[in-house]
Amino acid sequence: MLSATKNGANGHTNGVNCRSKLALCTVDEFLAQSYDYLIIGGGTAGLCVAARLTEDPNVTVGVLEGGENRLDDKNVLTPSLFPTLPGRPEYDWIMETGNKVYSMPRGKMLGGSSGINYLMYVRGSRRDYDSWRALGNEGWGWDDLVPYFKKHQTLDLPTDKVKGLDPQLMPHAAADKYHGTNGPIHTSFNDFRIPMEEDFIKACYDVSKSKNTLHDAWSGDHLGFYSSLGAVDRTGTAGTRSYAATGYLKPNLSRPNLKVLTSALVSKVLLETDRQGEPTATGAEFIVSTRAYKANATREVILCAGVVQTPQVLELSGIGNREVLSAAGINTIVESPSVGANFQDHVLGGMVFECAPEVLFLDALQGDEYGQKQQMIYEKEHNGPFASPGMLMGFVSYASLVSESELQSTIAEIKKNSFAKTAFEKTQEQLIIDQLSDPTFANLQTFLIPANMDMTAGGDQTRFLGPPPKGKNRVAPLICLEHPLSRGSIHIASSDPTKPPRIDPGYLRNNTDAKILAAGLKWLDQVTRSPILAKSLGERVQPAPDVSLESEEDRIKVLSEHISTQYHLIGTASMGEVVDERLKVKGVRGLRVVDASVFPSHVSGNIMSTAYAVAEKGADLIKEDARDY
Ligand SMILES: Cc1cc2nc3c(=O)[nH]c(=O)nc-3n(C[C@H](O)[C@H](O)[C@H](O)COP(=O)(O)OP(=O)(O)OC[C@H]3O[C@@H](n4cnc5c(N)ncnc54)[C@H](O)[C@@H]3O)c2cc1C
Repeated sequence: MLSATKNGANGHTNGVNCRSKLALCTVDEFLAQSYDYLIIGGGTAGLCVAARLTEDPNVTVGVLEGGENRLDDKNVLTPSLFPTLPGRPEYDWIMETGNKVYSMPRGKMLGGSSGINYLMYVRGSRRDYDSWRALGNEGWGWDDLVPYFKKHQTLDLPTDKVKGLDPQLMPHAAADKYHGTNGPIHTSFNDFRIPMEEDFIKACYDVSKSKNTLHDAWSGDHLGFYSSLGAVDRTGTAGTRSYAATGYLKPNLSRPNLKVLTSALVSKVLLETDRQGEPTATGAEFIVSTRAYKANATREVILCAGVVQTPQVLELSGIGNREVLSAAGINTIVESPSVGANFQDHVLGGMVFECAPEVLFLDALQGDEYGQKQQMIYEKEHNGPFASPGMLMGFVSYASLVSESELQSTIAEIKKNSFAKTAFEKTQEQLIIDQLSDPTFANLQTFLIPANMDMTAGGDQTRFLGPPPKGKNRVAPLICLEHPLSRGSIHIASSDPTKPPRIDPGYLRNNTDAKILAAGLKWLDQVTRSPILAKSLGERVQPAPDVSLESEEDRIKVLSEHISTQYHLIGTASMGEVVDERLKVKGVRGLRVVDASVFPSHVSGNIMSTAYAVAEKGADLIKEDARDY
């Protein structure tokens, strides 16, 4: 059923109960040895780095993870149970923004956010990563990253149940060139599809007046509409979520050179001054229950705590903006003004519709008879709706939605109201202008989520992803802004490591972002009115049917009340600003950041695959630099 399995009833154990597995250990076992590398955060990136470094049996790695081990948890493993995870304290740190409240779910377990996410496996456009290089980060363009996209992936080819469907729905024609065959993360196409998906795609192409020319949506070009790959294993433990803990940790639990401690909250990186007078990371301080401990690293400390907590740990350690640190009562050891700045997220807006009664959606899994039947199929055959979370998506360019004069006026507005002050920000802004001008560039992402969403409840994920009223089926067509001009920030407000940092998402702070997203909403409104969808879509529920979407002003007003995070936070320890292109924290020896906080600018689409690619490349950089020790 779509309701969450009760915690504890599913075989979940934390590390302390897992002594039989060598790597998962108690505090005493963790402290009994020293480490070459200490990894803070056993999430998406952290477990990848741990697995790659411990390939060398002579290298020792300790991982400190604030959440628990949920490797056997059915709520995590069953793909379509993803809506039951965000907003619940067993799985989510439940972070919130301060001003207007939006929740900011972050995975709190081994595997981090890859354990609670919607499983969509997407890569950005070639130009997204080439922008990273253009920002001064040599070695981080699309061609540089392709080997790392392939390295983490296993493409499970379509099963018999999927074969025969229109291949243009699943555009993976360049499988040999762009997909991996033996990486730790399995990716596959859904083996169950709702009938409306193909109609939605047709309606999208129809309204866009474009043809489907998609070749392979993971080849650096994903302009168009398709059913995406998901991080669902179809060949190993079939029908289950493939995430950092199953892919990078589970097969390596018996490595004697790896130790993993769960429920360990890192409060700071330990810094000492070396002989040259430079601050050097020597270990980390962490809390288990209420007791504080210290662990040492002889080579490096690698910070992988994610976009919210990586800047928090840096600031708690005295690395950051002097004003922020002093307001929180922290001594500045390394002045690094960009820590916690440059926060970006994909802003998600959209609509919710009732569905025609004969159309079956994820919500129907909650209906007693249908849900029970599907659950039996899932348990027996490991496929069907429970193994097929919504994957229908696509990308449109802004330039294709507006006239040439509107495009020029948008560009003029960006220049006139520019927020960019530093050289880094000015380059970012120019790159966004170039991207907006390109009619083949993916500026806006659309989804058809086959479930109810409360678009007004962005502050409470349990309501945002809550079930529909009894007896109703609902569907949510969404539109997301991919390259925001607005910037937010994440900073500590207290020296207490157990207090969450202050998140200012800055959503739509720059009015031009609202204008671009409103153009996307206009297009989406036209799609939902397409005659092709008339047989599937019932009444619009959000915004209310009588709310006008006619003018740009109307649409911006609706968006101001119906937006949320797309969970794609990036940038709070940006490459080029806080870390260099080898991911080393500037001004500190022996400290790197390897997670989504190093992305210097946003990429189109969902970002888990990019987090894995960054981690794979980060691990190679660490291995290369190990020759110096
Ligand atoms: C609800 C949700 C849905 C999403 N859906 C998708 C999707 O469908 N497709 C997609 O591509 N992307 C999706 N994403 C985004 C993607 O999952 C994340 O961007 C990515 O997993 C981030 O990886 P990371 O390594 O940077 O951080 P994380 O995976 O979050 O890892 C950080 C780890 O550090 C630990 N930690 C934090 N602070 C401390 C501390 N002080 N001490 C010790 N440990 C600490 C955390 O518990 C966590 O395990 C989604 C994200 C969320 C939250």
